[in-house]
Amino acid sequence: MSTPIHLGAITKSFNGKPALSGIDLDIAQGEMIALLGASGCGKTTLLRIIAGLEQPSSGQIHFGTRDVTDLSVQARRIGMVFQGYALFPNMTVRQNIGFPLKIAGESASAITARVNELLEMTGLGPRGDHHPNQLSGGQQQRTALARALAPRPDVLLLDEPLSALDAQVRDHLRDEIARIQKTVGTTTVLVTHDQAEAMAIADRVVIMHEGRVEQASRPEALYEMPASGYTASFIGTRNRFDVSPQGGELRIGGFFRQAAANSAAHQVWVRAEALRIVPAGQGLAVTVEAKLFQGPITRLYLTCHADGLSQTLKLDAPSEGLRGVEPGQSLHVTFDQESADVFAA
Ligand SMILES: Nc1ncnc2c1ncn2[C@@H]1O[C@H](COP(=O)(O)OP(=O)(O)OP(=O)(O)O)[C@@H](O)[C@H]1O
Repeated sequence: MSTPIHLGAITKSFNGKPALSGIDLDIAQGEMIALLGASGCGKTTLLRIIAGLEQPSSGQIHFGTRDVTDLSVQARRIGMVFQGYALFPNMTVRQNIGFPLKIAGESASAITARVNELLEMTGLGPRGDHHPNQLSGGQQQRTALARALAPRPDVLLLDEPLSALDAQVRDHLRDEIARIQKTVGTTTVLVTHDQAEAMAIADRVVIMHEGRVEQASRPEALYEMPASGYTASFIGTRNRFDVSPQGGELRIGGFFRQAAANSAAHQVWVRAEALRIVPAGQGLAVTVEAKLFQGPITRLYLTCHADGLSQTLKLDAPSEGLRGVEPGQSLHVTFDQESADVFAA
């Protein structure tokens, strides 16, 4: 009962100020996408437009062959989960989950069967007769998810569903949501500002920037092949080198690349884990400013004053290999040709 979503040329302005500037996006049946972007980029507005809580200034929304652009929230057959749990405090978990089915006039036996199915799927079985104030945040959010799924919606919309939970619960529920979404197969749009969450849970991540889609890609592709300097700056931890071409060539330490345009300055982006330490005389001379132990990975903050550069670099490497490295030490670092993403500015 899942359906593809088609968004065609969606725009939205508030008081003459554009919040969305032409969003074209197709979401496949059963796909989970994450809308990710900096505060104010328009992700919540887009989600609210898909839900019918907000009308677009122009553009169309289709769920499969249904044009839902002018339909009410109720007529769209969506399920929604918000950051705040929004459960009915005077109802038990069972009653909360069954509520939309009761409103739809389903029989008591059909409601019981569906509620039991969802209690099982969400691991809430033992909590069925509890009230929301007897539940943890994670359990409340599972209940909200079960209630959203109860009427078998065509589309599931999740608005920062994990952001009110603490880290450990969040990671667990994130994996649970991914599992449940794949089980029910409902086409899902998640809004988040947490890139790790987006990458872990979504089939595709849609990077939004100033009311536009900057890039929509599978998480691995987004990480390995950012299509723009903006995506590169947003995903992962990267170092940015601003390099002017000399004789049509870009050079940093041992790195060499033909410039895309002769006159323009270029951005060369290198992930923190792509920088590696090499013997003196190779690569860029740097000084270790700080060392941050993060369990299996350690991050070095390095200052670089070589090759006309003056900047701080971040290097992430397995902690084991950095045991002897201390702040104040001089090192040389380099990166492989293929690990650099180059954009003409
Ligand atoms: N009801 C409204 N009235 C006026 N302006 C609005 C309204 N809703 C959103 N905006 C503006 O539209 C732009 C996009 O907002 P939106 O909430 O969609 O961004 P967002 O990416 O979800 O941000 P955040 O991560 O901070 O929630 C912002 O400039 C915001 O101020």
